[in-house]
Amino acid sequence: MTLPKGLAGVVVDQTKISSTKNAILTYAGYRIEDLASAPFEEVVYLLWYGRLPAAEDLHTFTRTLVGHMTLPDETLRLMNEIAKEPQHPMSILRTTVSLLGTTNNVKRDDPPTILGKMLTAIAAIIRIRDGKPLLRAQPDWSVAKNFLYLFSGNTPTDDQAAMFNTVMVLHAEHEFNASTFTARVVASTQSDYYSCLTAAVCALKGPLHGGANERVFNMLETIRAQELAPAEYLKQELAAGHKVMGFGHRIYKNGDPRAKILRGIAEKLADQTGNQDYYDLQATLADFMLKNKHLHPNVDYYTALIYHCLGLDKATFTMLFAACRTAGWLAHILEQQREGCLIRPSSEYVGPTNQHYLENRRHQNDTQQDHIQFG
Ligand SMILES: CC(=O)SCCNC(=O)CCNC(=O)[C@H](O)C(C)(C)COP(=O)(O)OP(=O)(O)OC[C@H]1O[C@@H](n2cnc3c(N)ncnc32)[C@H](O)[C@@H]1OP(=O)(O)O
Ligand SMILES: O=C([O-])CC(=O)C(=O)O
Repeated sequence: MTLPKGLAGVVVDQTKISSTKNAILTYAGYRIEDLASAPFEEVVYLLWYGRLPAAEDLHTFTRTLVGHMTLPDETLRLMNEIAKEPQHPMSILRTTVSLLGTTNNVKRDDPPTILGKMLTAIAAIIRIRDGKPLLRAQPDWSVAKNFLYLFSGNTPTDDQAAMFNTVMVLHAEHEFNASTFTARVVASTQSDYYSCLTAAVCALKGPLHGGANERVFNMLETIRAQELAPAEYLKQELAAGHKVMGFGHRIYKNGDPRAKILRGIAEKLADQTGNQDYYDLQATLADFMLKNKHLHPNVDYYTALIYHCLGLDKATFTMLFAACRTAGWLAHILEQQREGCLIRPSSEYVGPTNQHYLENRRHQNDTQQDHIQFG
């Protein structure tokens, strides 16, 4: 029996949350291109409840989410210790999400509370690492504007808040990707929200998934710092059998619809912040990869430059992905809880059969004796 590698193309369950069918990304039936400028809160509501909120409900939901963008003092005290450790921010986040599940009342925290805490915790990790004071969410601002403010310390303009809102919407959800599927497996055992989210963060951290955005920026910095010719660099990487970070996708073989939108944002922000050289380099690399490998940029490619333009250290890029994706992870945990069925697939055993323990053990002992005597 030939099995699909890495479950590629295998439909493991049904979902009403999002679809990538025919390489068209929809959240609850709405195309991502249409949702890109919708408020993040409205998209979260759509993902969790399967419908758009009435204006009144959206207002209340937004105020609720923003109201939860705070952390208990005890959590912050412990986070201060954890975030000072010299380890990767995604490792700090992994420990922090686990901490959120121990210092708070795990059973009482509902999805809006958890999303608010996750955003606040991620902003706090960034600030603590930079040795900067923590800030308070502004009750009248949107979630995107608040989050941007909490980690950057700058009051975003309307234009900046709108661009960042789009980035959050585009990262919010992507059906059965590796981290979401991980969260669903944990949820299927009837474990708690924070355990599901901790596991999801662990899966997102890897360079083949969310961890690619940091590596994309590494590549850009290397090429510029060493004044390498972009085509030569890529030829060498490919000849060495290395994956070029930010390119390729399990589902989208002809381009990731999110990357197209993100490219425009990256270009605009690069222009506003004096990072045109990085944008030009990205465009050159993308042209080469398309012409020579038929590989398109994925969601992590232009995001790397966007986050750099926002003043972030590259090691924190994947945490921003985690912040936005918490919305989708929670939607899937809720759906999995409703489903109520344990995820436990089967495997095909391909190891040796009919082994005889006592005979083999005796044989091993004899061989060992021979070695001792003659070796
Ligand atoms: C949010 C996200 O998770 S988006 C993805 C983020 N990850 C990255 O950017 C890491 C770089 N990309 C990759 O490693 C891959 O494209 C993945 C893991 C995303 C998708 O992998 P798969 O669907 O398994 O594609 P697969 O690995 O089968 O690729 C098909 C062919 O394209 C090649 N290929 C795919 N992506 C790349 C890449 N980025 N660089 C070089 N070659 C690549 C593979 O080597 C393979 O070639 P082969 O047929 O000669 O062996
Ligand atoms: O779907 C995937 O495999 C990865 C991805 O793009 C995402 O999680 O946004």
